[in-house]
Amino acid sequence: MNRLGILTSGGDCPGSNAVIRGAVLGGALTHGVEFVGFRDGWRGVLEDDVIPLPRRAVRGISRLGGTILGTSRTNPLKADSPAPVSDSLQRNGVEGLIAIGGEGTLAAARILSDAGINVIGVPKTIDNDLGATDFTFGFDSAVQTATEAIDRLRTTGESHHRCMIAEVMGRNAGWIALHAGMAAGAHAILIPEHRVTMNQIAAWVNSAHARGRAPLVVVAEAFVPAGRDAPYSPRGLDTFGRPRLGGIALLLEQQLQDLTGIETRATVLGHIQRGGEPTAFDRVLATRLGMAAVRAAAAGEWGTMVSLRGTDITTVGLEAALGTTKSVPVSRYLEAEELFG
Ligand SMILES: Nc1ncnc2c1ncn2[C@@H]1O[C@H](COP(=O)(O)OP(=O)(O)O)[C@@H](O)[C@H]1O
Ligand SMILES: O=P(O)(O)OC[C@H]1O[C@](O)(COP(=O)(O)O)[C@@H](O)[C@@H]1O
Ligand SMILES: [Mg+2]
Repeated sequence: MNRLGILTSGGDCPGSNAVIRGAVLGGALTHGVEFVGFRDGWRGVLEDDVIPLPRRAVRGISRLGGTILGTSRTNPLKADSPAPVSDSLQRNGVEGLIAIGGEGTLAAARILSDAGINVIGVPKTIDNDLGATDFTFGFDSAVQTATEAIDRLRTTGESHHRCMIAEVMGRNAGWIALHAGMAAGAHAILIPEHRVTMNQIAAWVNSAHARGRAPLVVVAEAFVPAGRDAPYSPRGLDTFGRPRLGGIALLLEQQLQDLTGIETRATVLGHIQRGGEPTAFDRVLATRLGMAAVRAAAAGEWGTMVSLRGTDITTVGLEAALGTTKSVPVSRYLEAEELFG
C-alpha cells in the first residue's frame, strides 16, 4: 500500500488536525504510506478536490482548532451509488480512505465499505454520542470551553442576583450539558435523555435562590420539556435535511421567570463550543487515533473504526459503531441530580 486519502466530515471538532498529523506521521515514519487530503469531506472526493499531505503539511497542526482540510455535510451517496467515490479514489491513485466523522459520516463509510471500498473510520464529534468508543475527541475541548463560559455566566449572575441559563450543544445527547454542568456546579442540568417538568426546574431554581445563590441552569439544545413532543428547532433544516437545534434556553428564560419571579437571562453558547484549540487530552487521543487508523489500514483492517476502550486504542467493526447512539445513562443523570437545587 502506497497512498491513502483522508477527510474530515460533519461538524468540525477540536482535535481533527491532530488525527490528520498522527495519520500522516505514522504513515511516513512507520508504514511507508503517503497521504492526500480530500477537502471539505465527501465533497472533495466527489469533486476531485485533493491536496498532497507530505510530512511538512502537518507540521505543528495538533494544537490548531478546526480542520486544515475543511469539512461539509455533503452526502457521498447522493447518486444512490458508491461508484462516484470509488471512481474518484481510483483516479487519484488512493488505495484506501480514512474518514474522520461522526455517526453520519461513519454510516456513509459503512455503506461504501460494504460496496468494497477500503475505508477506516475515526470517531469524531463534540457530542460524545458515538457507541463503541469510550470518548470521542473534541468532547473534552467542548466541555472545557463550555465550562469556562458557564463560570463567566455565574459571576455576572451572582452580581445581579439573577438566574442564568446556559445552553450547550448536543444533537440528541446530553453529554456536554452533563459534564460542563457538573464541572460548573449547576443547580439544574437538563438533557434530552431525561424528562423534567417546568415545575421541577422552577423548584431547583427557587431552592438555590432561597440559599442566596444565583441559580444556574445548564440545558442541552435538544432538551424536550415535559409537555412538548420534539426538540425546539425554529431554524429550518441543515444541509442533510435534519432540524437545526438551538434556542430552547430562550423559551425556558421566559417560562422560568414567570414561574419563579426571578429575573432570568439565557445564553446560547452555540459554535463557540466547537471552535478553538483542543485540550491536551483531546490532542493525545486524536493523535493516537490517527496513528491507529493508518496502522489498521496497513494491516488491511478495512471496514473498521478505531476506538478508545479504557486507555487502549483498538479497532471495532463499523457496524458496532453505528448500532446505537451513546446516550447519557439514567444512573449518570440521577447521580448529578443529587446535587441540584
Ligand atoms: N445515514 C446516512 N447514510 C449515508 N450518509 C449519511 C448518513 N447520515 C449522514 N450521512 C452523510 O455524512 C455527512 C456527515 O454526517 P453528520 O451527521 O452531519 O456529521 P457527523 O458525521 O459528524 O455525525 C452528512 O451530511 C451526510 O452526507
Ligand atoms: O454545524 P451545524 O449545522 O450548526 O450543526 C450543529 C450540530 O453539530 C454539532 O455541533 C456536532 O454534531 P456532529 O458531530 O454530529 O456534526 C451538534 O452538537 C449540533 O447539533
Ligand atoms: Mg453527530
